[in-house]
Amino acid sequence: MTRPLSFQSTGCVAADTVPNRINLATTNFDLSMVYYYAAGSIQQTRAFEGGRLKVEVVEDGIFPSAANANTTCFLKEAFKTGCSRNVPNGLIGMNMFIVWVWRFHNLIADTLAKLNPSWDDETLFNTARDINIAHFLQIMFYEFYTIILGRENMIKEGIIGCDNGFRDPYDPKVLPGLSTEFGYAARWFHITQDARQRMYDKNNNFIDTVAIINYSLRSQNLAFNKTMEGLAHGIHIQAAAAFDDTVHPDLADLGLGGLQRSFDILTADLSKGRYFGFAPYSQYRDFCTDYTIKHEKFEDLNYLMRPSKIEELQRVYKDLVDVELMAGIWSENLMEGAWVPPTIYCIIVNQLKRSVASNRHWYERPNRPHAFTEAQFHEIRKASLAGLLCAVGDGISEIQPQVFLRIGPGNNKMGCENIPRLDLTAWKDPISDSRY
Ligand code: HEM
Repeated sequence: MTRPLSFQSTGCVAADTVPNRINLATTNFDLSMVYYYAAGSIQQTRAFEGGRLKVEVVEDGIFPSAANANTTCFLKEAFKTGCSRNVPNGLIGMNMFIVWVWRFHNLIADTLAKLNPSWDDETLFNTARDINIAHFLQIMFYEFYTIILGRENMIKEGIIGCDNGFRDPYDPKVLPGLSTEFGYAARWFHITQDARQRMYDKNNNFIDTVAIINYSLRSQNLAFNKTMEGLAHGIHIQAAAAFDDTVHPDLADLGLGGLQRSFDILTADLSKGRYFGFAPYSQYRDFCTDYTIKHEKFEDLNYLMRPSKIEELQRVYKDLVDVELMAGIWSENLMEGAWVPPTIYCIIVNQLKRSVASNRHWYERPNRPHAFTEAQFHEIRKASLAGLLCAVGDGISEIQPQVFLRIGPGNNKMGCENIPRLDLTAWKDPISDSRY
């Protein structure tokens, strides 16, 4: 079993206390996998020219530069070279997203440089970064999470606004922080992962089906043989696996294809809960119902799961108080109006509310330092994954407007010229023109 870095493992706190995790990503959702988290580290990935990030061109594709040991390890095989600096090298989906966001930064910086010739590298870099982060947050909160958690639910919880205007959710009394449960609970999505990924060329011709686990921790593979293009087309055509209680055998038997003889990710998902010392599942249920429902006996779960699931839990655990968090979540029905079980909903919502309220620089605030103007904010609201893929995706010239949903009536593919995109002229500085 892998062991996450904790205050105990680094010797800061006595080893016999409950592991308290150290999270290397920043507390806010600020693309720290691109802009990095440690003070000064971003300098190694900046080109210091035109506000750009360093890139490398491989077979006509643009990728985060691996020019030397001080940049990224993106095009270096982490396991063979031991390169572990600035590693945007994890699961395939994350690796691809990082490439797109990296490219998008440079696209924004180049456009801003044309609009504002007198802006220096520093201004271009910071403005491009601010736009890129806001664009990402708009996709994450208004496009992705609205599907997962339900748009109405998110409005009700105060996580998103109900119109396109500015809003100010900042509350200085809310402390920033990521709950260990938030990082943990997202493991539930392992059951939604189809481990066979189809690849298509840019004309939608089927190329191949690949075992997706073979691409984990191997970001360099994306750069060759048009892999990125094949996958970019595959992922917006192919559906996720069913959101049920089964998992693809590759995840349960192989885990990290080829890097270990075998690995059962789902067992790790369960046992990490023990390692972190999480409270019993029933206590999370008490918390999630605002202590209005008591969960003391197995029958108290009747409103959450099918009788057969309760029986399964009873076969393994003597008392309800013994049931572990992930085992309980796996057994729950999906919540009405959302695509997650109620306890996952509760943990994610709890985190998102905190993240939004504790962030003084939250992109929707009209009064944050260096806030967007109304015209600029209007452009940010146009952000979508479809727009991002049309801008920087590999060989993508047509796509469905809602990429997180399957192609079908109301969401058919259309030319990229019909997908709304950010118009960066809203960032044209009236005092910066080509005469200076
Ligand atoms: C083929 C696809 C995937 C593979 C091969 C994979 C593999 C893994 C592995 C090996 C771990 C570490 C397990 C451990 O040592 O305890 C892990 C953790 C995790 N995975 Fe996945 N995963 C996949 C898809 C996903 C998806 C789709 C999501 C969510 C959308 C996800 C979310 C997580 C989370 C949140 C963790 C815990 C991370 C942490 O504690 O730092 N994974 N995954």
